[in-house]
Amino acid sequence: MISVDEALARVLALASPPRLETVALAEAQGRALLEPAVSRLTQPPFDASAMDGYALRSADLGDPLEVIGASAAGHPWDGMPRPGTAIRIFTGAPVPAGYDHVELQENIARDGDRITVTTRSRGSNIRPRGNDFAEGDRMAPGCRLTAARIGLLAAMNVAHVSVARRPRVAILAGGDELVPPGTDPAPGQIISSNDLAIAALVRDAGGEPLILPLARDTEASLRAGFAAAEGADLLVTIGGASVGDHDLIGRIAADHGVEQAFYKVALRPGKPLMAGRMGKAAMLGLPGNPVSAITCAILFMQPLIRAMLGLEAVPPLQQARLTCDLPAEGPRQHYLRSRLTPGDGLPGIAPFDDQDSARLALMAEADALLVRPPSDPPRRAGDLMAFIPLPH
Ligand SMILES: Nc1nc2c(c(=O)[nH]1)N[C@H]1C(S)=C(S)[C@@H](COP(=O)(O)OP(=O)(O)OC[C@H]3O[C@@H](n4cnc5c(N)ncnc54)[C@H](O)[C@@H]3O)O[C@H]1N2
Ligand code: MOO
Repeated sequence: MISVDEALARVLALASPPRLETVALAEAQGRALLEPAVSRLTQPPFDASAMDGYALRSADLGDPLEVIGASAAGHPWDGMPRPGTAIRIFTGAPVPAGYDHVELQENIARDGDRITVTTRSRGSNIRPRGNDFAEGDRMAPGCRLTAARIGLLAAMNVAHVSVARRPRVAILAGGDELVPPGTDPAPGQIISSNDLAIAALVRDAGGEPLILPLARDTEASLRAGFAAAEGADLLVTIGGASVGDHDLIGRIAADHGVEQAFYKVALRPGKPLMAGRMGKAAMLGLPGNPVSAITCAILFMQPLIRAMLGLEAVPPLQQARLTCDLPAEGPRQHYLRSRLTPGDGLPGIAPFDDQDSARLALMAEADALLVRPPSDPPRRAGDLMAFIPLPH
């Protein structure tokens, strides 16, 4: 058995380098920008009013002024400026040359075409041309395309960006007991849940899942599943990874030329985890117990997908304070399904009493996976502990 860190390093070494594609901004969310994006515009493109009010000359502020025109967003005023005058103006409209101050309409007394400033605001209420960004400004590659960055690129008139193609992830769940959701299970059968949960985790990490038909516990069925994964960047199998008579994944993988990077990790839940290279693709064999499958997918599959996308593979662990005592740990690194509570500064964390790796209902309720290293000594309430937040 190898350590979790060693297993993670070997999994990440299976990542194919990001494959560049050019996509419309609407397709880019959550992906890494892989080539610099260069602004084609200056923003704002003109000195713009920040308020609804009147543009005037600050030298004229004490005097009654004559309103000689209007400038609205999309409808600039193109008259000749003169001392002693003001221009009705609206937020986002170009401030006509010759005027250097916008006064809020709340601070104006108006009588016909005459206005007087009753209160003077402190600033000019003008956003100078280019105060947000300028033509030629670059967004550096490597950053994740968040909502604000997508908005910024759109404002820069960059309609397409270079990102990594979403890794195609084939998901192969197997077992004679499994039938799809929405069907009536016969005696001895259960509903297959892992494939859908893992597909959701693939999508969360930025990959494109393809759920293959459920495999039976026969070599022929599993071989057909492996063949159907042709063309995927990653094949994720679920179940059949352990030592039972029907656990065939290791053998089928070897027959398909999988060069095994490892099998078995000092990890709880998820000891029977395997990974390897299968031609140009990577292969990850997750254990069948639903909590083990989800935990291993969070620990290994999602980092692998993020690495293929050029994103930060492993988000940093977070810290919380234990709210209960815990006994010493065994030799495997343990990820305990836990509840977070608001704390003074750091949150509080308490693992559930039951850590059965088949109890999906508890996994669904958990806020976090508390991380306990191998042979962690007994812990006391108040101790600082690391955790992985679970999506809500
Ligand atoms: N003698 C030993 N037995 C087991 C060991 C061991 O070391 N020695 N390891 C245990 C551990 S730990 C795990 S985890 C499981 C994993 O085994 P497999 O990967 O071979 O998984 P299966 O046997 O196929 O299934 C386990 C369990 O999960 C259910 N399952 C499987 N696939 C799905 C699915 N798609 N949706 C819902 N549920 C699924 C399956 O019905 C089983 O109940 O092995 C232990 N045994
Ligand atoms: O390690 Mo297994 O993954 O507990 O259920």
